[in-house]
Amino acid sequence: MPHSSPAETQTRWAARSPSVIDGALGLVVDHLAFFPSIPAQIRWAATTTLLSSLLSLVLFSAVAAVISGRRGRRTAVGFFHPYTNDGGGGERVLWCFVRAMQEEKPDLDCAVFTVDDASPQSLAARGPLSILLSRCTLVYYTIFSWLYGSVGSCAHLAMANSSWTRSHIDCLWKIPQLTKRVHRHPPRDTSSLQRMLPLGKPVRSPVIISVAQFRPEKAHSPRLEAFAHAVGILDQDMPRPKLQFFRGIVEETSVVSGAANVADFFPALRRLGWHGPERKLAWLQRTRDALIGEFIKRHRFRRRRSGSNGEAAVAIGNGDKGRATVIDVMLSLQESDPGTYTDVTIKGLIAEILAAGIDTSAVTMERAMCLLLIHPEVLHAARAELDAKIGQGRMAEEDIPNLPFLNFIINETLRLYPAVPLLMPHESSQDCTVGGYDVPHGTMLLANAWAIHRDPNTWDKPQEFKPERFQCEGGKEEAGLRMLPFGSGRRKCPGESLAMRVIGLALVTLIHCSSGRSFRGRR
Ligand code: HEM
Repeated sequence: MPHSSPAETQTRWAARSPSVIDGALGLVVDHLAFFPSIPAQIRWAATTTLLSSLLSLVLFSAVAAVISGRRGRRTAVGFFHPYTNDGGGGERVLWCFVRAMQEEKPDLDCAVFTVDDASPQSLAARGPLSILLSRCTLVYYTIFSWLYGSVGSCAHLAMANSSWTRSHIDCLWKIPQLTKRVHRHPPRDTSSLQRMLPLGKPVRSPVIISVAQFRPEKAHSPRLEAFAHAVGILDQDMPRPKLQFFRGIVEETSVVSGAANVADFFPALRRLGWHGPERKLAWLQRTRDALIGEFIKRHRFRRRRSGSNGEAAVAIGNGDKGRATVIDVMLSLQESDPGTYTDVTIKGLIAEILAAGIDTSAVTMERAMCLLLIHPEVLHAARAELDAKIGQGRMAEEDIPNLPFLNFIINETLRLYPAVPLLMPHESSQDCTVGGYDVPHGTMLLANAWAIHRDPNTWDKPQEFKPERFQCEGGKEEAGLRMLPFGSGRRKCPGESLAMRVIGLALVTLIHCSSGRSFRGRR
């Protein structure tokens, strides 16, 4: 066999195949060509064998690495749960489940995919303490679902706003023929539902437990529409069913926010999962926000439908021309200044008015009326003032400031029964000394308005109801810090003048209507 020179071999290889592998083979063969004693075919075979062995080795190592990597890899399970902060049943089931899986299969990685601001630490802290507790929770849920199903199965009508809700109602309540689906988004069609309402038939004592699913923050509009329709078709002489909803939230909020939180005294309890009233408060706040959001949506929808804008739109209340609601006013301000009056701001303002203004004003009216009824001479004097300054059959808001005695009555009521007896908790911003007591920075401070208003050192006969004392003392302003039913300083109640007007208006109406009968000595 003739020996070929390196140059010849190179040319032959290059002519045969221009690929990279061929090029590499050609290079090796070129080097082997320096051993002219070895025949070219043997050199070629040896080279091919060597390179293919090397290639197989590389491939084998790669496959082995992938297989061993897969073997060593931990299995992961993902949970898709959009909101983990809701604190509702769904979230609790999720935590129980995650915890139970971690206990049973420690090698399993659990990943929770959520869109809220939860961190891995906060998520981990929310799980139940142990597998035992998880099981207890599951038992609790089993019993709860059974009870929930038994109560639900008695419903005359159930309505669901999603297929998910419908299927869970079907599964637990087992009344598919009585379960109706309504659309979640406007325009909602509740007509089929309204035709179905069994309350149209004479029922002796209609009781509406709920016409929505048991989480009240959801789907208020259809619920309220259905309720309004139900009430509308009842006979006049039937007892009126009540849907106590917002009022319930306000009341519950004031009870829960006033309750002591054990975790404030034993912070370690937080680490053990104890959050006391915080979760309840968060839930109440979300419920309230959802309801106010719904009010805003409805007002906006009405305004758009009536085609009003700007100033004119203010005059559109609940269909009442000339009577704008606070939300109407705010929505019209939003049109002119959207940056300031965002939906969140409007919601916050409405929530403040409702939460801070309802109970305080209502309780003061109630007490003022009670005091008037057990002090007929004061009621008589109040009526004489009204007759002299306003007369019967007329009452305008502007008249309130011109009724000094009426304002004395309200002030004296607030003195004896301040609606917020300990004001709101404040915190000292620096070390200070008050009345000889050292108050360190960061101390929670409660001002006892009740005790201040009844201090015998500063008030004459403090336990007695004497509205005229404010006349002698030059009104509430002159009483200074002896009289602080609305607090003092820059965190003073901003609703004071509104409250005085609203309470005044209500009292004037009640005094006008009262028969003048004395309730003295009766409880
Ligand atoms: C008789 C009726 C009312 C009474 C006795 C009352 C009393 C109070 C008191 C004692 C405070 C705490 C002040 C402080 O921290 O020193 C307060 C705060 C507040 N009140 Fe009133 N209030 C009444 C009506 C209203 C009304 C009708 C509104 C709203 C329309 C309202 C809105 C507020 C708000 C928003 C705060 C919080 C102020 C802040 O923290 O800066 N209040 N109120």
